[in-house]
Amino acid sequence: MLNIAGVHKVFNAGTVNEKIALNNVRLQVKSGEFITVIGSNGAGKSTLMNIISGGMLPDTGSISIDGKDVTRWGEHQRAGLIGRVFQDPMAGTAPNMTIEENLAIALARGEKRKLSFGVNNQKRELFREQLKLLDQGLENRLKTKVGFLSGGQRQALSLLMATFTEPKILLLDEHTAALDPKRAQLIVDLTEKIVERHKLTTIMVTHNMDQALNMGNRLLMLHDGGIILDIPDEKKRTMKPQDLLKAFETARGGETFSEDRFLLT
Ligand SMILES: Nc1ncnc2c1ncn2[C@@H]1O[C@H](COP(=O)(O)OP(=O)(O)OP(=O)(O)O)[C@@H](O)[C@H]1O
Repeated sequence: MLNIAGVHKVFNAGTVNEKIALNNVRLQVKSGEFITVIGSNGAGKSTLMNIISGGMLPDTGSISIDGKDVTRWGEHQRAGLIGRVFQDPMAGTAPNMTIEENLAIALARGEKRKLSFGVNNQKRELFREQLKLLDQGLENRLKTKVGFLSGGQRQALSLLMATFTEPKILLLDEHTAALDPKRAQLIVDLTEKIVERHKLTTIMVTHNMDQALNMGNRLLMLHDGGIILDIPDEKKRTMKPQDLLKAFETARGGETFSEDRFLLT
């Protein structure tokens, strides 16, 4: 359903700061797959997410979704196809607007004629019903400004907003990294519930090896702009973080994965 074919992205081409962020990346994602993505700093994870979302265009290569070539579509054109949650809980929601106003915007996303930002009782009922799934009591706080919510509550709301219209692809960009362990776990549980409920095709970047191994049904490791490991569900289930580090070393011909953020998780 998602096909990334030979995608190449270079920053500062032709200068001393030239950096190949994605090097001829090929990836086919089947409908309903839930892929976790790990990789060292600067491996190209965010660039890959940006290229899928349309926030960045590749230099060469193509992206297609359900057989439709979207390579040159901008982010707003892909908005109806893609939902995204960022690391920063502030990024996915509008703090000065109420919960119901935020949800109304999410509901209208991807519509060609965005005339339906208003909130009526019918929508309120839908919002309450959806918010109940988050188990945060937000269904009773529709008129609360989002800026007053905790980071975890905002991330839960972002997740709901990103999946409200059942996007073709859900992108999760280290969406639990800024939360304390308890709130992070809440978002992990919620993510699994929402993805399972809508059978969403999902790509989740994480720095947490346990999350990468325990969530989803396929694991990719990026390094130096390329996919160096593509681990299927059956194998992933048997692996521990140490096995993943070993697999990295083998793929890199003995190079060790020496990143503190990983070793601490
Ligand atoms: N706008 C940009 N201009 C120049 N270089 C960039 C730009 N964006 C990314 N890069 C470089 O491209 C490479 C890949 O960056 P990217 O942000 O995709 O890595 P990442 O895997 O997400 O890393 P991290 O885990 O540290 O967020 C890095 O070397 C980065 O410095």
